[in-house]
Amino acid sequence: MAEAPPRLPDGVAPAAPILCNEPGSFAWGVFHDRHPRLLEQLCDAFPYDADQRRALEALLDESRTGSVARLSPRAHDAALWDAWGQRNYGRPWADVPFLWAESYFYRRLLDVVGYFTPGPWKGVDPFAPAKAAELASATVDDELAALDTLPQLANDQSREALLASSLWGNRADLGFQITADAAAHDGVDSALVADDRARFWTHLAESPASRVCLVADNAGRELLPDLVLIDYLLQAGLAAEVLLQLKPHPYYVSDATTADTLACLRRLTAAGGEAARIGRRLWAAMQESRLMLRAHPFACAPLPYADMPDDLCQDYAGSTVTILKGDLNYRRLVGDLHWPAVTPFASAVDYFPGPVVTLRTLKSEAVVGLQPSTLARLDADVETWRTGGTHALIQFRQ
Ligand SMILES: O=P(O)(O)OC[C@H]1O[C@](O)(CO)[C@@H](O)[C@@H]1O
Repeated sequence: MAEAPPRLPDGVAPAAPILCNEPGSFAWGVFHDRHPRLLEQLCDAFPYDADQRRALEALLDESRTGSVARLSPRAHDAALWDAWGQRNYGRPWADVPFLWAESYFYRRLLDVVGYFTPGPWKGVDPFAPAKAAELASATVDDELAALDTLPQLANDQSREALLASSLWGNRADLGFQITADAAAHDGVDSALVADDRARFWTHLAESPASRVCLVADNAGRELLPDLVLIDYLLQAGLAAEVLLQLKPHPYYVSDATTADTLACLRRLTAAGGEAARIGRRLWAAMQESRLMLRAHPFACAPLPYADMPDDLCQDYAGSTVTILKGDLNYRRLVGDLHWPAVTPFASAVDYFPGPVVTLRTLKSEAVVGLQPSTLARLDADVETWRTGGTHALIQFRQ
């Protein structure tokens, strides 16, 4: 399945997949700069034994200079990964698509630390310490306290504030922060490079309230504002029910699992004030099945959404809109290809089975849907606009 030519509408030229074989490229840096630091952080956070540390080192070496080895045939998901990666095993990591390679790196990492193996490390999330520290932080206290101003805002002010929080919450991504320049986060002139929010709100307002699907990205400081947005959609009658899609296991450092979602709900309810009211409403919405969780294996697949299985296709086709959060979901939506950035968004996502809106801060190279003038200005003014997390987009297709 991997590397099947992307399905493109008439008139849209195929673009090549992004690989990680070009020294100095963003994708190359993920394997050569970010992953070594990530593994150092893990070894600081856990007393892994010598075998585990050797295996981590071996994974790093293999992924930087070696060929892609298969999962053990005893792995519970060996058959899935055989299907997802048959063209890639035995090839140099650098020559397989970046989207596939980065995802497989996280799957192999879980193997090395024993996450799936019967034994004492089974089920121990290697990213839990970082996620827990973020959730307990004073920054989160402040962000939750700020919710107390919400009831004083007019409806259109609240909805814009909540959409913006969910969008920019995507910048608080623990994996990205491993190598992101702190200066790139603070005090910069953050900007939207595409902004379809008016069309998104109009679509929601004009659709009979039914199901909205939100495909989550990171836990903690991103998932909290996502949950607040979900509460708003339910309260405002813009959604009768919400399907929240999560990861079935730890992934890309801070991606949200069910356990992370429950931790966020508890954080909200324990905060007092408006945050607690929101948390209690969401708790009740879950009990009444108006907020439903899903953790489909495809959420951690190394593939573009164009290859989604039928049951997910039905989820999206049956929703008023699917809200796709974050950079990786965007890469999967458009196929992580070297698109000309002015390719119309609607053409690139033509295959998607229902209305879709993407809320993403830009942390990697793939992008479509820009106006030529916007692209020219960004290329002239900001060297790292595609990858620095300083820019964001809201793109909608009905
Ligand atoms: O959490 P997000 O927004 O999906 O970001 C994940 C992104 O982080 C990276 O792992 C490194 O920036 C990208 O390769 C990936 O797309």
